[in-house]
Amino acid sequence: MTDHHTPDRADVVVVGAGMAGLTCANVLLGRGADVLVLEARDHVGGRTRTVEAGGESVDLGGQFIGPGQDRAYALAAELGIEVFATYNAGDHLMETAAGRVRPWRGTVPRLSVPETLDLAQAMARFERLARTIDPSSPWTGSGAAGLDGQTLGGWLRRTLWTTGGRELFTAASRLLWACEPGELSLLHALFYARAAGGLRAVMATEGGAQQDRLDGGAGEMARRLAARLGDRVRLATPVRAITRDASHVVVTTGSGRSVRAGQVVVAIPPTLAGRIHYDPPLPAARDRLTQRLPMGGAIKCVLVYGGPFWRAAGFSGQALSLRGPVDGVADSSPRSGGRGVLVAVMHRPAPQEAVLNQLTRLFGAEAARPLAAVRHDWSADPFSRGGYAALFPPYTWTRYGPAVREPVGRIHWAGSETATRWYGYIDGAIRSGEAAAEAVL
Ligand SMILES: Cc1cc2nc3c(=O)[nH]c(=O)nc-3n(C[C@H](O)[C@H](O)[C@H](O)COP(=O)(O)OP(=O)(O)OC[C@H]3O[C@@H](n4cnc5c(N)ncnc54)[C@H](O)[C@@H]3O)c2cc1C
Repeated sequence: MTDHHTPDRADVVVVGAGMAGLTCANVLLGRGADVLVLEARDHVGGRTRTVEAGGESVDLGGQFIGPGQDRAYALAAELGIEVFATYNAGDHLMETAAGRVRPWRGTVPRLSVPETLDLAQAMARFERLARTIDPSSPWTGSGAAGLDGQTLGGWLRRTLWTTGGRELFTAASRLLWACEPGELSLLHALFYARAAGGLRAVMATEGGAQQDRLDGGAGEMARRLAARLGDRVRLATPVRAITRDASHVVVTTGSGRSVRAGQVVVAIPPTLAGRIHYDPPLPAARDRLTQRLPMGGAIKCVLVYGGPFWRAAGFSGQALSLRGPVDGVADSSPRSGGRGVLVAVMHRPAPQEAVLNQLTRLFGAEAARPLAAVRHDWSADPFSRGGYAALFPPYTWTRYGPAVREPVGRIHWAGSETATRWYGYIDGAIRSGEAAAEAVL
């Protein structure tokens, strides 16, 4: 249902029908609250988005879940969505900066002995530092200021002494955060890994964050959650302004309609939350925080083929590239077999021809001829403005960290960026929605 029918009162208004907002609204509904979800787009799911291409359901946004993401698995089970393993057999491929393609297996590509040792010592140091971070308050801790005053890129330059080791860590960083490592605070990178249980947990397929997929696509979770809420979800209803006083909030939509509520949960990326007009204005710390949180630059290209031809050639479909433009590739074929689907991710725009050329370098000539191709540049999407998630540059966690979750009067913040476990993931979004509902009740 759209803005036209929006009621003018609710106990709680939830801004945004992504996984965080929908989870929050469902918990509130279950506890008897009169809840209303206002969603800017004409569909639910936010950064999870399943569309049809070449006769298959394909994910343009979040899609993988893995061990430790207990809330995502629990929600999938509750909603009757089956989980299946990401295809992980055969050789993965690594493309060097010079364009040479090498096979590898496991979590980390094979390098020369000095490069392998170098990478191992850097990863061990990273993991050690990450263990010093408290994911519920990364700004605390004696070393936090020093870690937050440098970029991940600077740390990589100082910590790795081989070109190969440094290039590989850099390529993995681009794939993990959809940005250059120089754009990120080291503290943020450490926090991110810590909130997920470690660097290996975020990098790995088997035993890591890419282990499993959701049958029918990740968008199915949002669709089923929204179905439970019925007409309590209003689509095509962007929130433009939030006014508050001691007893209530008034949430105003793009068409000028107003909803009066006891509380509001803003479940959208922080940079977009900063574009809403607040009266009275938000505290300085909250505004300075939202001024500083750009989103990653994720662009996803999904290629649908007659079948997963790479499997027969002994390849897993997974690739990491030091050359680009595609940073990483994964097999995203449907559980049912039949079609083969590759998903390619990059952090900077590149023409489709360059993407197909790269896939051809990796997997051979058949890769140049998909039956269907779709791509989504999340930065060009006005209701995400990037992905996978917000990136904390230096001096942001330690100066403004508490403002990421601290409510402002009757305004509460939710969304994957407020999660203390699995920040930036579907699971983190679900956890944040649950936490916001508890705070409101
Ligand atoms: C390309 C890509 C790949 C990813 N891969 C994975 C993965 O494999 N596994 C994983 O766990 N995570 C992945 N993620 C991250 C994951 O998808 C997100 O962390 C999660 O979906 C965020 O959910 P959310 O509810 O916090 O925010 P969002 O999904 O961003 O939801 C916010 C909602 O608010 C709406 N909105 C925005 N502004 C307004 C407004 N003013 N008024 C009303 N509504 C508004 C938006 O339209 C949106 O629906 C990926 C993300 C991307 C982009």
